[in-house]
Amino acid sequence: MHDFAELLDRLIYTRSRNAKLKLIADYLRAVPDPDRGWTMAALTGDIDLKGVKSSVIRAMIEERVDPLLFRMSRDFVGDTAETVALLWPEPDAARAETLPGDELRVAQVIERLTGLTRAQAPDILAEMLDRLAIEERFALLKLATGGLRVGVSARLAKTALAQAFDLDVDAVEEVWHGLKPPYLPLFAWGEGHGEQPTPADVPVFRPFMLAHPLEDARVDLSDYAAEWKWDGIRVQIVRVAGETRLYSRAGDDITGSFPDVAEAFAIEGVLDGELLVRGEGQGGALDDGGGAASFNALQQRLNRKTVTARMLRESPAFVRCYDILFDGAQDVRALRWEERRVRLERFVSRTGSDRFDISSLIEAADFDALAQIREAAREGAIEGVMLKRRDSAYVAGRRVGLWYKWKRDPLTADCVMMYAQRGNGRRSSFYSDYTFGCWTESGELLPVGKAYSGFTDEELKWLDRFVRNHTVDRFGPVREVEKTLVLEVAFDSVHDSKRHKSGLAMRFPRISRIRRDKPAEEADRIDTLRRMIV
Ligand SMILES: Nc1ncnc2c1ncn2[C@@H]1O[C@H](COP(=O)(O)OP(=O)(O)OP(=O)(O)O)[C@@H](O)[C@H]1O
Repeated sequence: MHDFAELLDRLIYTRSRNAKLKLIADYLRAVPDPDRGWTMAALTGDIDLKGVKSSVIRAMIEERVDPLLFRMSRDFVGDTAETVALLWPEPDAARAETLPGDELRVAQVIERLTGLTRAQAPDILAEMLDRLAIEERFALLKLATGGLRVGVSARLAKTALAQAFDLDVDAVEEVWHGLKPPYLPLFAWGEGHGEQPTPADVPVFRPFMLAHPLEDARVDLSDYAAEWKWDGIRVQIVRVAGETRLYSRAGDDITGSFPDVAEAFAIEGVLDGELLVRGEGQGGALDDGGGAASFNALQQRLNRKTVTARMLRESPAFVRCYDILFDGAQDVRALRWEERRVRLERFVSRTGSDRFDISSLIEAADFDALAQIREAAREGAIEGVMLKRRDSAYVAGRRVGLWYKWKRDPLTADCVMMYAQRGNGRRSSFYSDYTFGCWTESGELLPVGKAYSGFTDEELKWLDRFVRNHTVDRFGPVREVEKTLVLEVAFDSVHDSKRHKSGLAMRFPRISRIRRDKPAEEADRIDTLRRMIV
């Protein structure tokens, strides 16, 4: 555990991406299997550490640490895991006798934590804490409480691994999903005494091609094809050796939530597209391939572990396909977009199922005409326009100049601030999360959303002061404020929701302006928002 604890400690105090990469790469070269593989699993979040509940930690503390001392120190240290690590007493001689003498390795620690039940947790954690030095205890408790929080993303960890062994990061990404921790074949390949692991006979995820925002740029439509940006969820459909799997944007396997789509996909290959549901009464709203319901309808299906027969009947899912990565067993990612598009059309028509259609191309004479078409599109399932370079290969990640997303201008409404809460982390001393409302017909203010972004640091200070000086009541951490401040809120769409008393909720709300000039009575009415539902 020593090297692992030292790595975490250094990562916490390192800001620079390059320095982080080097720390992890050096570690991976120096530490043997299977420890380095388990460390990668911890850094990438590839293991299911359930997270030991704080009640378990509290019970352990009561047995071994003075509770009063713990409470005082916790306020000072600010982190439960760190406080326990600091205060954990050395085992007494009798206890020390019962402990195994050998060093506890990170692989053992993680393996034991992944199988941990609630009842076993206090004894097993106490035994491990007794065997570790102080910095290592901190590392153990971070693992046990389910979050390393050392500022390393899965992608950064994989990039470090690629650098450590001089591999291509996208190749690492690709084999990664076919392997399980501690990824022994991957390290063997990296060190040159093993073949590149092949994902050919398992339906694995391939990293998605992503887009840059278009911002104020213009493109020439003879170089770029335009498509609608559908407001669903990104999906990769993979079929190999008679097995179909669906993967989300993050590479999670979501086949279980969409069995209707998976069952309908019977041809070998890998497609990229947007998962949508057909909403009631929305069929035919668009003239290409039938209508799609807005994101809200899709969300009903997204978060369910088990899908009921009723959901399958009322909200059938389908995929609007926009790219092809494998045509049968043939990898077509290196082909130009135009050629892939021809293959895609052929592939989709061969599926013979209405669960798959093609994201049609937008015909526009030139860029200005496209801009007009984009502004006029108000269908719920359309979020804007995508622009794709006609001659580009399918490459993982975000590359300048290949794919652009050009979202529709956001909607805005003038709302009145109602409640405020403190933020997290750097913002924990500021009232930075605001709930705001709009007026009903009868002059009552009802909440319609909550936002905590869109303002500058200066504005945040101003808003924080406003909250503190205009508090009328407090409920735990929440302050109710005088209903006088108008906030202009930008949002992507609005939909029916039970979350707020107003019956409405906004998608991606952010504060676009503080309207000190506008009297609260003149803020928008709920009816006005309701009319924006598509
Ligand atoms: N026709 C389309 N072609 C490509 N992507 C599309 C299309 N329609 C909708 N999308 C969605 O747009 C996203 C493109 O933006 P980006 O690559 O930046 O991903 P993102 O980070 O998920 O973006 P966002 O949150 O803006 O949708 C894709 O991930 C995909 O889900």
